[in-house]
Amino acid sequence: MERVVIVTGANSGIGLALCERLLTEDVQLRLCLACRNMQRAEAARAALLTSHADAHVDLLHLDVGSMKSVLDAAQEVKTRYRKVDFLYLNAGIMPNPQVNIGAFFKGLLSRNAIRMFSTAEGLLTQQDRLNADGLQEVFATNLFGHFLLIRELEPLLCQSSHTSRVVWTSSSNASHSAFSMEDIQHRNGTEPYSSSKYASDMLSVALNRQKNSQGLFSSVICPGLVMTNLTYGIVPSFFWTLIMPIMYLIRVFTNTFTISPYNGAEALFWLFLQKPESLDPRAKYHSLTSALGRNYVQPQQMDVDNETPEVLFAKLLELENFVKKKLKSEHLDGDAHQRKN
Ligand SMILES: NC(=O)C1=CN([C@@H]2O[C@H](COP(=O)(O)OP(=O)(O)OC[C@H]3O[C@@H](n4cnc5c(N)ncnc54)[C@H](OP(=O)(O)O)[C@@H]3O)[C@@H](O)[C@H]2O)C=CC1
Ligand SMILES: CC(C)CCC[C@@H](C)[C@H]1CC[C@H]2C3=C(CC[C@]12C)[C@@]1(C)CCC(=O)C[C@@H]1CC3
Repeated sequence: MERVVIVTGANSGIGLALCERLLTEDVQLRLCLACRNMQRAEAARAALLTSHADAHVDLLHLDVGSMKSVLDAAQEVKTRYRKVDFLYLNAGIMPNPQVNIGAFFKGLLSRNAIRMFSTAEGLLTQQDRLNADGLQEVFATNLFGHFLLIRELEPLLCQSSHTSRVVWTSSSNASHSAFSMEDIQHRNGTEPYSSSKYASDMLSVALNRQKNSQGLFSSVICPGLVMTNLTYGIVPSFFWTLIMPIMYLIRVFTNTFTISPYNGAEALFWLFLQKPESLDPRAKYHSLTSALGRNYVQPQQMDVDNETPEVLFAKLLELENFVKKKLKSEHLDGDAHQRKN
């Protein structure tokens, strides 16, 4: 039977590069591009079909930052497919990023310069906002919408007869210190991106603990520093072009500057080829590119303890209940309002 692969945020950057690589590997796949903007999704589909004319590429409307959209999209998936083999949780945002120039120059002269280039630790802050569901937008998009999607698709992902995989596009910028269990949405800080990515690392560990026995396996990757719309939001593309020789020079010292979306998708693609039982549930798989341009994947243990992932999982379940109740009552209010008029 053909394998069903869903990729969120598939219309650009690392997600689109992954789709291209997956179809090159297996043109028989049923590949589903889950995107919030259908025009961009159509364009991505057309681009994929140019190089893989016989491919089966479906489109799914999914705004992973809107809980109603996630529930509707999951319903649609359940009517279209009988199983999901791979669910790539790749959509992500970093709104209003600010680079701390002072910290950058200080870091440049320190012993931690290489680490700073690979993790951006202490360099980046963002300004987040509330979305229409009353959730912090970065948390909702990068983590909670994906959590809800997994929960809704459990009947297709947790089947004892075969294994399914979820793969999180996390980041080396995920940071324990940016995350607080008392403020999982990061309402009060200035590093919502680091916090959401650290939460996804923990959630993956919790999912493995709870769902491996039901045939669901979760993995985490970091694509390295890649030139995409996300990074063009941090520093304009013309500036990246100007400093590209410096970027290639830095690559000699840190192989985390993967730069192209194709290279960045290496770990996502590599995981597609692995047997889930052979993977380490506590590892983050890094896409790396050597100074000579060779792509490879290296696992690194995540900074996650044994208990905290379960606490986060329980908190997310609580929030799921709350959000679903709220959506239901809004729906009933809407119906009552319509009957009145
Ligand atoms: N670039 C980098 O250096 C790194 C990126 N990452 C992660 O890689 C992932 C992919 O990002 P990247 O390719 O770089 O950047 P892009 O901005 O090119 O891709 C992000 C994708 O996510 C989609 N997306 C954003 N918000 C939503 C939403 N609410 N619902 C559905 N789709 C959404 C975007 O759609 P649209 O076109 O409509 O905006 C786009 O397709 C992200 O999770 C990011 O955090 C991690 C480490 C480094
Ligand atoms: C001379 C140049 C290379 C100067 C660039 C400085 C910074 C803008 C970048 C240094 C490390 C980068 C980095 C990211 C963004 C751009 C930097 C801060 C990310 C945070 C992008 C998104 C991620 O998920 C991880 C990246 C880590 C490294």
